[in-house]
Amino acid sequence: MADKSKFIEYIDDALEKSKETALSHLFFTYQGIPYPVTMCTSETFQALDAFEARSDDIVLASYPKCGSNWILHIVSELIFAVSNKKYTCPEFPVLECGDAEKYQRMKLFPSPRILTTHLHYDKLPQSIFKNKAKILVIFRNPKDTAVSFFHFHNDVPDIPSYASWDEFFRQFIKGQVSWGSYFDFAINWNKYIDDENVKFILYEDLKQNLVAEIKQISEFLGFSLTDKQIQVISDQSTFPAMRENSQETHGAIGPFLFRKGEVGDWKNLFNETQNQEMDERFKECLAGTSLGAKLKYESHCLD
Ligand SMILES: Nc1ncnc2c1ncn2[C@@H]1O[C@H](COP(=O)(O)OS(=O)(=O)O)[C@@H](OP(=O)(O)O)[C@H]1O
Repeated sequence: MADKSKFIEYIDDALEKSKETALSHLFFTYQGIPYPVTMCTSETFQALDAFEARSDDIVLASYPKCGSNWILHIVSELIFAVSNKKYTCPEFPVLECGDAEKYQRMKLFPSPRILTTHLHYDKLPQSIFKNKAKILVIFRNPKDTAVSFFHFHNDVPDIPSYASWDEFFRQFIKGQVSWGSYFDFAINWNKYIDDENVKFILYEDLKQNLVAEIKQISEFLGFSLTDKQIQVISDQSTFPAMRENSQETHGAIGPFLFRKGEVGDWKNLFNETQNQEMDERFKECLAGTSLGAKLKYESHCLD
């Protein structure tokens, strides 16, 4: 993770606020999307509109729990490999989280800046597109995403828990969870899958062939690395390696954030009705789309 102390400081603060926040008071809606009051404010969203992106910013866009901390680590290591300078970001890395003054402070940060975000495409500041920043979009199959999201809520002691998996599943399907609907997020981003400055990455592909995927990310970002350098980054980016360092990199939340790191964990929670409901929703929203094909739903989400 970029700047450890800032990340840990911010998370500790959010957890402290979470302790006093019941689930029924966790969300506020901004422009139709629910966000956690412990991490987002409408003042920050308003300030974000005027955020000035740079052409060499690297945007990491993902729905929650699709692997943003994984990609952030990989891209930080790629920058280190090409520049010999450790990538540091003296702010919490999620663009839309933090105080409204953070964008003023970010003007002083050296390039390249990594901007992680869970925002839907149409909620991003326009300067990202105008200035042609490169965007990596990370996706994960919806069943494992939902399961990871549920565990995060219910395993981290200070984060409001759901009464049950069934209750969380109902809210997830309705899009009544932090950052809104997975499917709306996916439908929106799918429209831009072929854009020149956009590259989609799949969690499951990273799991299957980390070296090849890191190589592709590196090429997309215009970096030139040797096979040995790519191999070193891959070795440092495996789930066991990242989980082992998670307390140091992410503080108390580390072991919850790096929970299991597997494809197919949904099989432990989904019942038959939930499987049917998710399969139906996938069909309605993504079947026949480029992203739908890329997600390999049949391989990853059907028994
Ligand atoms: N290196 C590596 N390999 C495999 N899987 C990994 C890795 N790093 C993070 N993860 C898994 O990604 C899930 C967390 O996603 P995010 O980082 O996007 O979470 S968050 O939205 O920022 O809170 C979470 O998934 P689950 O384990 O299924 O809960 C993490 O374990």
